[in-house]
Amino acid sequence: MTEKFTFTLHATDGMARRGTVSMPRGDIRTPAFMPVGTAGTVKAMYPGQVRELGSDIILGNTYHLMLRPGAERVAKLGGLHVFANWPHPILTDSGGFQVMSLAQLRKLDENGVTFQSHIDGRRYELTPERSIEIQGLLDSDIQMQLDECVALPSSEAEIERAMRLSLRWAERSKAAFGEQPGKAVFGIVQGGDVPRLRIASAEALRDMDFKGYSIGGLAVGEPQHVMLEILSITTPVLPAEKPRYLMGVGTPDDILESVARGVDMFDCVMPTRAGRHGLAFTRFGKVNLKNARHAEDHRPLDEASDCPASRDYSRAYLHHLFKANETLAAMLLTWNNLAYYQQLMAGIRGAIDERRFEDFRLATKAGWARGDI
Ligand SMILES: CCCSCc1cc(N)cc2c(=O)[nH]c(N)nc12
Repeated sequence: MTEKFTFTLHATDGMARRGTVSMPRGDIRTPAFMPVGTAGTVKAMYPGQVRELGSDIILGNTYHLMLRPGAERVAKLGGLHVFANWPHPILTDSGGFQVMSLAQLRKLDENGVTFQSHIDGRRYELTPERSIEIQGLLDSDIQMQLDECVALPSSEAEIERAMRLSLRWAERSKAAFGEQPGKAVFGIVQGGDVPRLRIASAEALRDMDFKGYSIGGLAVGEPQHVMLEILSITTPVLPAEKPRYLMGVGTPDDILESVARGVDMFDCVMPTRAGRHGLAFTRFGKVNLKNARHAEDHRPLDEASDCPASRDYSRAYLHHLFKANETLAAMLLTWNNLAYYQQLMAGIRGAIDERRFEDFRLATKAGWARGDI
């Protein structure tokens, strides 16, 4: 058990990296997928199930938790790990991204963002200092600086304004975080789809000596090739000895291609949200169980899977559950999808360990291309 936050790089295969992030609440095997537990729960899953599937860390959301039940209340109840019964590492976002996408009547200026809650209309202010304070009240292990993420496409001037504001907020976030040996605050690279701005942001954050680096401002509507081009420009500028977290990404293919460009950590609502809407991720691609073709299909979703969604039920039954809008539908497919994502990550880690990542990448994509039988 370590009292400090450290990152150890065990192996590389091309730009793909195999590492371990160690902190007092446990280790994170990288490349890692982090299930999103927005309001303190990975929807439709028990924490123990999430853990058994191979998740070393989950995400929580400052924006949602500050509005309900409130950061001070979570602190009074022992912090997010006790409150949500997840004794392992938790990463929290800083809230600014969610304010811009969810809150009403929001105003952003040099000091931070003010907004009205989408729940009850109350007014709040989120500054770099208050965001770090809230993440501390949640007892978050890996905290994010407050940043401003602009949607793409945007003008170069707008992207540069937001990137430079985010750099000033990075300084303030890091100062507010101070020295907390077993925890970390990450700087967030911004700069949209403009190479010179991405490089400037990454260089400036590198010089601020964060314990880890997030790559933000992507997975905001741009084509995959743009995201991958930006990654290829950005990761080489970041320190090799620090973890790199690509925010909000992504599909299994996004993850494979981003690992190949030097990314270590991922989060995305895709497996959990898609599962609740009937979309299954499998080794042979995506399967939409709401499709009528499954109505009388007695076969399992994937005969090679030991997940209850395949082990215990037919496609016809899963189809029925979704048509009937039954709660069990969301539970089973969320389980399947998280199981698939964590099996993919374990496969990626093993392939890098054995220096066969490129073969693994091509074979995995070929399996998806074969499609559903
Ligand atoms: C719980 C959700 C974590 S990731 C949210 C997210 C997702 C995406 N796509 C981009 C950003 C970003 O640029 N900044 C921040 N703070 N967050 C982002």
